[in-house]
Amino acid sequence: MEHIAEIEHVSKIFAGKTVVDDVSFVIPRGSVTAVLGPNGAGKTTVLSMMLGLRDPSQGSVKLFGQSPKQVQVKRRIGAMLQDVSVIDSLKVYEVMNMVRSYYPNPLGMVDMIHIAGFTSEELNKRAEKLSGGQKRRLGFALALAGDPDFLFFDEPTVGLDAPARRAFWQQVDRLADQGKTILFSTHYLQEAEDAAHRILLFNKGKIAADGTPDEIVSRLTSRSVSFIADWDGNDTYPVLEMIHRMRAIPGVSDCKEQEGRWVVTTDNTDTVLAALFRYGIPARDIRTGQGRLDDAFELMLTHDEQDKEAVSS
Ligand SMILES: Nc1ncnc2c1ncn2[C@@H]1O[C@H](COP(=O)(O)OP(=O)(O)OP(=O)(O)O)[C@@H](O)[C@H]1O
Repeated sequence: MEHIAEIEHVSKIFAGKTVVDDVSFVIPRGSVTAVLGPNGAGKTTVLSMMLGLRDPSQGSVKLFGQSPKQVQVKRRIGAMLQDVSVIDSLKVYEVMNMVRSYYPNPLGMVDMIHIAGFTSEELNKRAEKLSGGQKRRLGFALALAGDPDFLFFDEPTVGLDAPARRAFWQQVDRLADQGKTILFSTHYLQEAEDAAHRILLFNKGKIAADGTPDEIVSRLTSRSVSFIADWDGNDTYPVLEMIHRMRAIPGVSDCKEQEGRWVVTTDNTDTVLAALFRYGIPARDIRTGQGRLDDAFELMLTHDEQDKEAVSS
C-alpha cells in the first residue's frame, strides 16, 4: 500500500520543552485518520510539521516522498486550520478565485460554491463580514481549491451548527469515496468514531494508541454483561453470593449495581453468560456491551492523573 506521508522519529522542542516526542507513523493513500488527544497533546504541532509550517527539531517528515516544503507537494495538499484567515477587503467569490489561481488544476468555481454551500448573497459579501460558521465553510472550500490528494482539517467543526456539521461530514465522505487521503483532528469523539478508519490517539506528545475505532475501544475498555436480577423477597444473601460467584470467574474484574442493573465487567462475556444460567441467577433483559471511545479516552486521562498523584506523593 502506498504511503502518502511518512513521519519518522519526529520530535518538536519549544524553549527546552519536548511537546512532540519521537513520533513515527505512516498515512496510507485513501485513508481517513482522526488525530485525537487532550488539550496540549501535540496534535496541532504534528499537523503543522506535516504541512511544512514548522520544522521538526528531530526526525523527518515526508509527504509524497518529499519535504512538505516543496512546491510540488504543497500543490497536492489542502488544509483547513483552526483560524481561517481571509483577505478582508475582497468579496467571498474573489477570495475563492484568487486561491484557485494559485493552482495548476484548480477545482471548478461551481464545485467550490457547492462545497461551501454559499448563496449568491453570501458570495457577494466581503469576507470579513462572514459569520464564524460561514468563514469555516469558506476555509473548507479554499482547502479544496487545488483539488488536492491529501487533506488536513484541524478541528474542522468547531463553531458549526448541527446542520453545517452534518453537511461537512457528508462532504468528507464524498471526498473519501473519491480516494482522497484525509487527516483531521477533533475533540468530538463521536465524529472520529463515525468518520475515521483509523485513530491516532496522542497524549503528552506521544502516540498513546493507533488503530481502528473498534480496536482502540476494545484495547482500552472492557466488555461487560449487564442485566436486571429479579430476586424473590428482600434476601440479600443471593445478591452477595452472586457478586462472589461472578468475581470468581476468570477474566471478571468487577460486578456492581449501576442504575438498577447489575454490570459484570469482563474479558470474556461468554463465560459470564454461561455462569448466569449455571448458577440459576434470575437475570432478565441481559445485554452485552463494550465501552465507548469516550470511555477509552477518559480511562487514559484518569491513568495520567493517577500517575501524576503517584509522582507527587
Ligand atoms: N509556538 C509555541 N511555543 C511554545 N510552546 C508551544 C508553541 N506551540 C505549541 N506549544 C506548546 O506545545 C504543546 C502542544 O501544543 P499543540 O497546540 O500541538 O496541542 P494540541 O494537542 O493541538 O492541543 P489543543 O487540543 O488544545 O489544540 C502545548 O503545551 C503548547 O503550549
